[in-house]
This record gives sequence, structure tokens and C-alpha cells, in this order.
Amino acid sequence: MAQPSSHVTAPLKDELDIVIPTIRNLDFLEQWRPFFQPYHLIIVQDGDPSKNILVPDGFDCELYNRNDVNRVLGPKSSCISFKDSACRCFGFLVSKKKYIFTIDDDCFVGKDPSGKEINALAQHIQNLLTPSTPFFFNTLYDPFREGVDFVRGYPFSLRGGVPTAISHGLWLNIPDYDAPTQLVKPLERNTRYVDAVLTIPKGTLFPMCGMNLAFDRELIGPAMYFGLMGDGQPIGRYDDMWAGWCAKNSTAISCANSHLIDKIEETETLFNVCGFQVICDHLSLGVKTGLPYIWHSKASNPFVNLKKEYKGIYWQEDIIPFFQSVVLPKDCTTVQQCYLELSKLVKEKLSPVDPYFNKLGHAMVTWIEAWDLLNSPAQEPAAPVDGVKQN
Ligand SMILES: O=c1ccn([C@@H]2O[C@H](COP(=O)(O)OP(=O)(O)O[C@H]3OC[C@H](O)[C@H](O)[C@H]3O)[C@@H](O)[C@H]2O)c(=O)[nH]1
Ligand SMILES: [Mn+2]
Repeated sequence: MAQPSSHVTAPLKDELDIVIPTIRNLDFLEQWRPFFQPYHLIIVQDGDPSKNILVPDGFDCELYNRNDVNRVLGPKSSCISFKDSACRCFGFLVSKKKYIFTIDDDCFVGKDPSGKEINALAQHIQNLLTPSTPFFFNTLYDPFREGVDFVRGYPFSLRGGVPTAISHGLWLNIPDYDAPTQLVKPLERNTRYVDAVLTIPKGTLFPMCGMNLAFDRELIGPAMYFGLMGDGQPIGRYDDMWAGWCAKNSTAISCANSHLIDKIEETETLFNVCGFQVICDHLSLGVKTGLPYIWHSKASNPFVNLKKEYKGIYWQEDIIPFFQSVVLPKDCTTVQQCYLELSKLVKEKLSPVDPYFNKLGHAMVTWIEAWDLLNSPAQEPAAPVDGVKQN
């Protein structure tokens, strides 16, 4: 039985938005109520805007449907996917908070091996508020966790770590497998709870899943674009992957932290830390994966998924070497600058793979334009008109 909300703390209550992409009623929120009720929800309704999405009473939320997306962004709405969970990034765009937690509507509260309900949001917040260690691997995992520390031999000059930009949670029950794996292992369920949080090392890419994900919007938000997927596009289910490859390569420290850039460069020289000199390592921040777990309740149709994924499965044999080869100019000192540079390289280097990447490169620019438009100080906060605002 979930703890009564009076017993659940709500860290960062006014600094975090919960973004949910959906095509269905949000009954799943009932189970999350003790953990989510104190927070503001941004619901991105995909598909038919005339469909009425029911949200349980008592949640502070705003709901945007496609009519709202088109109204808020005008022609720039072309960069927001339709009929794909990639639409969730519209919620990242309109949020005014420092942190984002995004979750799918078929993800429920998981239980740890002791049977205790997992407050996934609190764990993500803990992950984001403690440093990452991308430059040197701590073999006892997260050194900033209660009851853990850096092990012998860990350089003291690196023990401050770097700020964490992304917290990537995992899933019990239905794992996030690609369609071929789903097809050959239809009954496989993830029952293994690994009690660990790891920093993904500098220079290493990872397959980011969007169903249980949190990030620091001020540090990395402009890079969390979920691409062009779904209706009218040759690919789907690579939304979060694309964002993860770009974001891991786009975690940049804003000018305000430029002193840290010097330290990192000094550290790199000192330890000859060389990774793929892409945006991430250009001005690294940390990315963590592991706890928290959610309970992923249902597998989507593997045949439908195969149709969405198949081009991505062979394209990525070119995409990954591309990201691993990217080098960025030293004068890229903000995520936006890094991302725009990356968009140029996507058009140049990946459009020979398929013309889609030329379109995607342009959409990346449109996304940054939309980001800067909606996040400029003068801009009034967006508000749903066609969707529903509930208190
Ligand atoms: O057209 C659509 C379809 C779904 N959604 C919403 O997106 C969330 C994920 O949908 P679902 O759980 O049915 O798909 P999965 O295969 O489990 O999702 C994984 O793969 C796709 C994405 O990368 C996702 O992040 C992964 O978890 C859910 O909230 C649906 O309501 C939509 O908005 N539009
Ligand atoms: Mn799902």
C-alpha cells in the first residue's frame, strides 16, 4: 500500500515538472499519487486532439494537445513529432522549471527486493543533486551515496566530480528491448533489481530510454530534443535514443561555470583523459544510469515496433561512429551552440545515409529556435487553450 502522501517528502517541489506523453486516460497516476501529487504535471496529449483525456482529480496539471502545440509554436511545430511518444519534448519546451522528470503512462510504482515501494522521483532527484564521476570509474559505484565512498587509488583531484545532467532510470517486468529481441524473447521479464547507480564514463554513448528519465533542464534541456518520429517519418522508437546520443554529446557547462571548463581541461591534460571529443566531453557534465526502477506494465506490439524501428537498426551502425567521431570547436560554450554545430554535422555527415537526416538536421535548428523563443526572459509562459488546465 503506498505511503499516505503526508509521509512522503517532496524535494524540489517547486523546481520540477513531471512530463507525460499520452494517448489514453491517466488512471496510472492514482498509484503514483503519494509521490507525484505535490508536483506540477505537464501532459502532452498525442494523436486526436478532440479525444478527451481523463486526469484523476487533485493533480496540478496542464494538458497540451496538438492544437496547443500548433498554436504555441506556429510553423515551428513542425519539429514536434505526431503519433509518437517523441511528442513529450514539447513538455520540456514549455516547462519553466529547472528539473524535468518524464515517465510513460504504462509505468507504475515498482517494489525493491524488500517489498518497499520505490519513490522513483526522489531517487532521480538524489541522482541529479549529487555529482557524477565521468573521468575515472569508482569500482564501488556511486561514491556520493550514503554508506559509500571513493575507493583507494581514486585521484583526490577528481573526487569533486562534475554536475549531473541526466538521471536514467530502469524498469522491472517489461524491459525496454528492441523489436527483434522482443520477438525472440516474448516472455522475458526483468526481475533483477540491481542496487546501483553508475556514471556513464566520459566518451561512452548509451541507449537512453525515455520512459523513466530525469534531467537538469537548465544544464542540458536544449539538447533533449526527441527528433522527428512517428506520423510522416521513416522511423520511430529512436526518439529517446537520438536525444541520448545528442545529449550525452551535448552536456555542456553554461558560461556561468566556465571556471569548471578550465578545471576539466586541466584534468584532461593531467590525466590524459581522452574520449571522443564530442559535445559531452567538450564540456562534460555527468549522466547516471541505474536506480530508480519503475514497473513497466505492458509490452508494445513487437510487429508494429519492428516496422517503426527497422531502418534505425541498420542506420545506427553509421550513426554511432558519427557521434564517436564528432569534434566541436572550442568556442562552443553553451548547449545551444554545441547543438547547432551538431545539427550542421548531422546534415553533412548523415544525409548520405538517408535524406531523412537532412530533414532532422533542420528540425534540430527549429527546435533550438523554439527553445530560445519560449525560454527568452520576455516570453510569457505558454498555456494550454484547447487542452485542459486543472488545479
Ligand atoms: O503514438 C503514441 C504512442 C504512445 N504514446 C505514449 O508514449 C508512451 C510510450 O508508449 P508505450 O508504452 O505504448 O510504448 P513503449 O514501446 O513501451 O515505449 C518505449 O518505446 C517508445 C518510446 O521510446 C518510449 O519512451 C519507450 O518507453 C506512453 O505514455 C504512451 O501513452 C504517445 O504519446 N503517442
Ligand atoms: Mn510502455
